[in-house]
Amino acid sequence: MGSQSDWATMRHGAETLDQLGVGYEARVVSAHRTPDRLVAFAKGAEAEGFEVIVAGAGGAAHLPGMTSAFTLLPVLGVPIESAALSGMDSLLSIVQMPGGVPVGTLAIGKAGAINAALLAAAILARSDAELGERLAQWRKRQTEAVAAAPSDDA
Ligand SMILES: Nc1c(C(=O)O)ncn1[C@@H]1O[C@H](COP(=O)(O)O)[C@@H](O)[C@H]1O
Repeated sequence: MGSQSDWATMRHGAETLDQLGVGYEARVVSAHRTPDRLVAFAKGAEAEGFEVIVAGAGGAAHLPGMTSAFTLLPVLGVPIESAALSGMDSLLSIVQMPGGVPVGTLAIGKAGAINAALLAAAILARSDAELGERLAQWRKRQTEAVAAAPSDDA
């Protein structure tokens, strides 16, 4: 993620990965404030053993696109909900990549962080049948948790 301040959003993705038993590292890397760290991370991520990168950033969110520019790993972008423009700035910065350098862009904010984790798990599950089963069970639990009728107390 681009800043410590993004962790309040991105931690929801981390918690989802925890629930699925998917290993990850959470790091702060900024294309703007720590450009050398970004280049070193993105260029070295595949050799380090990473298989998917989830990049969350807000405002002028160049992190996901610049990360993708330096790696062939799948990069999933999470637009952080910015205070000034409610995340529309983040979304448009991330989603409108030029053809040839892909970023899979998720929804703004918490839902995007959770879905990035689920999508990363789905990608990894293509070559990990046990993870696929855990993902199926996660979805089943979610379905079972949805009540058939609304409650006044919920
Ligand atoms: N968009 C980026 C990048 C980047 O794209 O590299 N680096 C930091 N940021 C964003 O700046 C916002 C404000 O950061 P601060 O709260 O630290 O001022 C964060 O949402 C971060 O993702």
